[in-house]
Amino acid sequence: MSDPILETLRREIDRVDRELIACIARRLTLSAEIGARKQATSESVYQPQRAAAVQENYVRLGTALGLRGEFMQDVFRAIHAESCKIQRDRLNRL
Ligand SMILES: O=C(O)C(=O)C[C@]1(C(=O)O)C=C[C@@H](O)C=C1
Repeated sequence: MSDPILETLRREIDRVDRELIACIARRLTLSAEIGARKQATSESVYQPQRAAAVQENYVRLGTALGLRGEFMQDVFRAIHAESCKIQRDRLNRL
């Protein structure tokens, strides 16, 4: 027998996931644009200071909402790795 409350919660999760994925895609599009700027100015893809500052933001904003700092670091690492890959792939296509 299906549980209507469970079904409602799952639909809500699917809706939130769509938003989350759209936000990730938007962020990676911005990263590709940054990659193009770096290419024009011969800057490195990996920017340790900026990456550390962004990671701190993830942990600060996440923990303020009750999320674990370690989880936020994992999320940042995954997104940052893809962001750097997109910028490097672009360079390698040239
Ligand atoms: O700010 C930049 O320079 C970016 O390219 C963005 C970004 C990120 O995705 O957060 C990616 C690579 C850098 O190491 C730092 C940050």
